[in-house]
Amino acid sequence: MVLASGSPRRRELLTGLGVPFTVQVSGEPEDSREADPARLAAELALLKGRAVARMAEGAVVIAADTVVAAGAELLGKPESAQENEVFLRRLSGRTHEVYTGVAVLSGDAEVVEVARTAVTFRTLLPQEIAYYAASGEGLDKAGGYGIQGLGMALVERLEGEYSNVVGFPLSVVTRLLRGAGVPVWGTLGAGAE
Ligand SMILES: Cc1cn([C@H]2C[C@H](O)[C@@H](COP(=O)(O)OP(=O)(O)OP(=O)(O)O)O2)c(=O)[nH]c1=O
Repeated sequence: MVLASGSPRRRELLTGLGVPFTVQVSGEPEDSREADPARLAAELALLKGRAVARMAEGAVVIAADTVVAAGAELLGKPESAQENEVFLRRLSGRTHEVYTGVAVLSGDAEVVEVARTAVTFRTLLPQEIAYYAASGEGLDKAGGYGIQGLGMALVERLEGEYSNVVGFPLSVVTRLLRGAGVPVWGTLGAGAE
């Protein structure tokens, strides 16, 4: 079993499922012209998975990609504290969507699914925006915040799965891995689906 992701959050969550795995990252940049956020998350997860599956013959490979959409705008990883502030002003007092595509590849079989969570931020004071951006926590994260860290103080409401916002929707991960014959929590979960 191979995790095709350099994300420490994904590593931690997969470890919690009791699945032995190694990490392999292709290093190839993924590229897509897809504008629809759900389809983009699915496509990028599949591209990451395929790149690693080529190097890890025979293994089950899991990959994921998280896309944050504020209306028609896609918010990637901010490149500076200033850009992080722009993102936070865009998210303040509004609801945005987080999509994570999960791809599982096993031999010739490829399955991909997307989870969606709607996240509502409370209205942030300019000082709060400056403080959070200066913390640096949001810099390596899509949307410019980490709900698992200090970023949880920005959030007022969630609709959907929490682990999806962190980048690894565990309900989808569990179902797809079991479908590929990987025992999650020591079981294939017969009769549970
Ligand atoms: C919104 C949000 C995103 N994120 C993270 C999840 C993902 O790691 C990251 C989105 O970037 P991704 O491109 O999905 O993943 P990655 O670059 O971290 O890792 P890899 O491509 O090797 O799989 O943002 C959080 O950790 N918390 C949050 O609240």
